[in-house]
Amino acid sequence: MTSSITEITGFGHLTDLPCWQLRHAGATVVVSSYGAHVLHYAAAEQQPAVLWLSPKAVWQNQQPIRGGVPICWPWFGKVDARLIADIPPATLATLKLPNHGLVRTRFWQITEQQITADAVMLELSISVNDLPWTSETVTLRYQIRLDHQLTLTLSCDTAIAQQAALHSYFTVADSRQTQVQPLPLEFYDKVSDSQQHSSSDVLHFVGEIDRVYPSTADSLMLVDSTTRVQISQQGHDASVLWNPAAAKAATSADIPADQWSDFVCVESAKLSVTAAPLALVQIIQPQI
Ligand SMILES: O=P(O)(O)OC[C@H]1O[C@H](O)[C@H](O)[C@@H](O)[C@@H]1O
Repeated sequence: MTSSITEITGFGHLTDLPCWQLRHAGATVVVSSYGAHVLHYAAAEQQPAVLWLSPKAVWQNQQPIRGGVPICWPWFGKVDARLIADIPPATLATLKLPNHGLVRTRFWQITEQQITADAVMLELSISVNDLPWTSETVTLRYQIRLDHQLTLTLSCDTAIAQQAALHSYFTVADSRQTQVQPLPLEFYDKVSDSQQHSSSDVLHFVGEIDRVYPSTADSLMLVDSTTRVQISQQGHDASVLWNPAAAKAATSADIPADQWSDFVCVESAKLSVTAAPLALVQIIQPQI
């Protein structure tokens, strides 16, 4: 079984993107040093891509890449008011605080690589010295381990207020026929901006779905007509489930009008803001 870690230039239509390719026992992962963004995962030779990458994804001009596994840190979505409560409004007005934080549009460094008989592992790191609520320089590490599954571990040893999410886009035959389970019955619905209750622990992606489920199980199953993927998680306190459906997708330049149903996002998130180190894990295991 050949295992390798190789520096490559470009992946798919992103021909000038600096990337690393990991191979192990027929499985392949491609990660960009821009955003430490996992772009591709196939679990074996001839197997389809587990992760969806938009054919309209771009990365120039500090654009976040649409698809794969974006890293959201140190906030999720719009910056959480609790994180910036102590910052004077005049200072805030001068800051650029993009959706999903700072690191999905910055370059990361390779800090470790390992090839063993059982797995390959690449670690990327980034140091950030412009967090609005601390003067500390904070280092974030991301380990990508490929064996019979893909294990993504995002960690920060500094005890600061921080949110994070591994915002994975999964390829499906049709999001409208896709379900994820088991999920808590209570959730926050971002579409209607309200708490909601469901009578079922199964989510069907019918219509626009943008939901934050607190305290989700350590293992979720994504099922559609062609795919079964086990998504395990650790260090999370929530999962975010997202598909924009047609109308919302039409407002995104990087989601083709006829491809919004080709993916669903199952995001492992840590959304509390008490000062603490971070260790957030998502394990992706397609059931071949
Ligand atoms: O367009 P982006 O900044 O990548 O965000 C894409 C989506 O991410 C998450 O799933 C959020 O819950 C959604 O509200 C958001 O629309």
